[in-house]
Amino acid sequence: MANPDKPSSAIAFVYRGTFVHSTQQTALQVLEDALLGVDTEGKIAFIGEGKQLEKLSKIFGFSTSEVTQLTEHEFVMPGLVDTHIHACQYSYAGTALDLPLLQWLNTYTFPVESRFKDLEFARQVYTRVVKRTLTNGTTTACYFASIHTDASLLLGQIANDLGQRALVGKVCMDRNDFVKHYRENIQESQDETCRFIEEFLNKKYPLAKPVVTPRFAPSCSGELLEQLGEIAKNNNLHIQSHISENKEEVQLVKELFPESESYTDVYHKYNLLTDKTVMAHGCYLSDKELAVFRETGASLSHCPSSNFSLCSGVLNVRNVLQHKVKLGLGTDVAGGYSASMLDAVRRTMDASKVLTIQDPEHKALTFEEVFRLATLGGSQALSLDDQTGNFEVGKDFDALRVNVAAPGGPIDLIHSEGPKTLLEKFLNLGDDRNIVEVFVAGRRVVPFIEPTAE
Ligand SMILES: O=c1[nH]c(=O)c2nc[nH]c2[nH]1
Ligand SMILES: [Zn+2]
Repeated sequence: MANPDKPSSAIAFVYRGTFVHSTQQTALQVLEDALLGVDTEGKIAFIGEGKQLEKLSKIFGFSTSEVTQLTEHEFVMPGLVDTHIHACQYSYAGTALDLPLLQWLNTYTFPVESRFKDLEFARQVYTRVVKRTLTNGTTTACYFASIHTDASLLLGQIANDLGQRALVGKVCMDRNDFVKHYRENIQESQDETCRFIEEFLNKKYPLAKPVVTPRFAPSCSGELLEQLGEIAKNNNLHIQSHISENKEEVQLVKELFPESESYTDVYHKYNLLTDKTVMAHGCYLSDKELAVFRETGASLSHCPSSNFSLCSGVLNVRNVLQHKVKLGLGTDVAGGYSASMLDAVRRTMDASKVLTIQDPEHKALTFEEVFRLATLGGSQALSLDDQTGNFEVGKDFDALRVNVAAPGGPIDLIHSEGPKTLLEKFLNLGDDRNIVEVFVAGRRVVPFIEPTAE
């Protein structure tokens, strides 16, 4: 796996030990006693076998004494990709889980999101959510902010400053009959989206990008959806929204958009389904709608914690994958109560097992498959898999150094375990205490770069 070509950048650091990651062909590939070198651009320069140390050190010009050796219970894995998280809802995460979606939005979500007009409040919450997700191993996050442009720009700046790879959306919504002070008119929504994109792109952040973000069809007029489709196309941008999360919502979309054949058709008609689109949920999509996702290259973000908490539904991930639709996992804070992608992994396993309980013919997802969805699958869902998602030479080094036996951590290792079992234990039992270091594009971002850890 070593790149035999002459390296173009110097080596910044090299790790030796166990690496686990996914490829298109294999849900879990374990590389024992491997060597992985990262160059000064933050890219993976080589992956080779430990026994090739001398040779690799000559080719890539690093000193063998500078190699960091992982310990027996440690491994390095790709960073976790959260394909759907509402940064402003982090302020009430862990509460307000007693209503179904539409009532939940009107009662809890919109009143809280309206507070993000206050930049100081936004700064506090956004700093905390970026730090919390980073310490829990989220190297890439696809964020919804609120309707407020300046606060949404601030989220991009905070993610950039703390070193997280981020897609950030200023929420667009010109329909809201319940919390009238939390909506825009169509002109504002368009103008502010354009300002958001322009100011965001002018910052030239290396790892943060703006996303066109219609909240969901019920809170947008057809005219606004059409404008947003145009804006995304003209600027070649990512798009994110919600689809088919709950039955009442699906019925509402039928009533609001009677001319459309399906919920998917609403977005498709307004050019909002592209290979840079990620739609959260999709619990009630028909096979015909999944075929449209496949054709357009749009992806789904599976958010099982939120689907359980708001009693929305259970997505059949196996069926989505059989339709060859790209799929990643999302925490969907605060419909999902946990900002940790490890929770999304566990709830994904649970949701799959619920389907098997209901139908023994259903083949439950394996932990290896769910591991792939949380890493490579997420990067594919966000169309970032040319840069991140696994340990291919040339990709950015986005990675977690995991110590399954971290002192004071949540895991008791009774037996001597192989790497596959160590990964399984970490996914099922681990938490941030096991995540010793986090790297994004080769830069160590956890422990935090600046001394302001709260
Ligand atoms: O889980 C969800 N969270 C939200 O904030 C939201 N808005 C529309 N649809 C939504 N679903
Ligand atoms: Zn959501």
